[in-house]
Amino acid sequence: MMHDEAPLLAAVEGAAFAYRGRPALRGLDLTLVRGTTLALLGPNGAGKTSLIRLLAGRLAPDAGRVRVLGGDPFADRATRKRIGFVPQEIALYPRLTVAENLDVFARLAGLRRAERREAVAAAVGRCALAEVAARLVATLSGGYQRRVNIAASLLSQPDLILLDEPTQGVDLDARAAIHAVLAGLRAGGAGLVISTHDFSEAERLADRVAILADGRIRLEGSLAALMRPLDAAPPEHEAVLEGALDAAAEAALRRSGFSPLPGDARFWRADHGAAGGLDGAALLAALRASGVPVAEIRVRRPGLETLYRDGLADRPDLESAA
Ligand SMILES: Nc1ncnc2c1ncn2[C@@H]1O[C@H](COP(=O)(O)OP(=O)(O)OP(=O)(O)O)[C@@H](O)[C@H]1O
Repeated sequence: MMHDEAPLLAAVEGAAFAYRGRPALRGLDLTLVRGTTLALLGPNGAGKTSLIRLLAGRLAPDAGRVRVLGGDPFADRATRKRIGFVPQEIALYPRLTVAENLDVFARLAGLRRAERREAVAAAVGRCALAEVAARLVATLSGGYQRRVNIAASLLSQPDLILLDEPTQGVDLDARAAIHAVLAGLRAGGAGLVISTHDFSEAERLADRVAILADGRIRLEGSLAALMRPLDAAPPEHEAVLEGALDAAAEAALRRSGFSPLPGDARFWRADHGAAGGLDGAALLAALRASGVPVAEIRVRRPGLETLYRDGLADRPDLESAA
């Protein structure tokens, strides 16, 4: 392989994968340039974890190919060493301290004693774990455990770090702390792939975004380019319903420019601009007067979530997966 297409960090070409005949990835193309962060979004079962496992070399594609820094992560140990993989579930030894855990992972990464000490100290520093380094993992909050899980992936100083839902189930403070760690890793020059269900997380961290559904990439691009058309768009109105709609109420909602969001019957969103000229309180009053059981009108800046909803809305067959 040509290493000297230098900035290319990872390439996925026509990758397909099925679990015992059930397709999870249906022919995916993706490239990642060094030093950039890619967010993977998509409903449950879209294939995010499977794609991350392919990039990590934990799975081999049934068709197509995966390259990281020119090597095959499934076949080459040396390539795998350049990849940090942070699984969705916490994979640590609860009865060992943070430092002991990291030492175990450094051993597994093949580091010698002197290198291990340095690598553990560096990982502790990058994940801001110094104050808990001597604590048993079992005694730490979920947010700290997630940071240790990340630190465990850093011991061989990977160029590519793959994180499967790194903030799942943590509170807002812990999420912010994890975001700071990830921003630091990016600033240090690593490429990051982060799967998430959290749109604001993707907007905050990512340079590029790929939206997956049903084993395919539905939308991919730089965050700036994807968001640009939304800059000029007026705020959106989202109606939150508190009861069932009869035909007359549904007609009134649609007349006001609202259409249903996929996946949850309580949420309706006004098409871009359609309700932008009205203020939320007036809209709420008007809808209620027409018999719509609306609890709340939210005014939102359109963002990635809008693109995501729009991207899936034209494929009702995908909504059941949302
Ligand atoms: N180990 C497995 N054995 C069999 N089928 C699997 C396995 N892992 C995933 N699948 C199936 O493959 C498809 C893709 O799953 P995957 O976990 O990659 O999606 P995901 O986007 O990561 O979902 P989530 O957001 O729920 O984590 C789904 O249909 C899932 O049920």
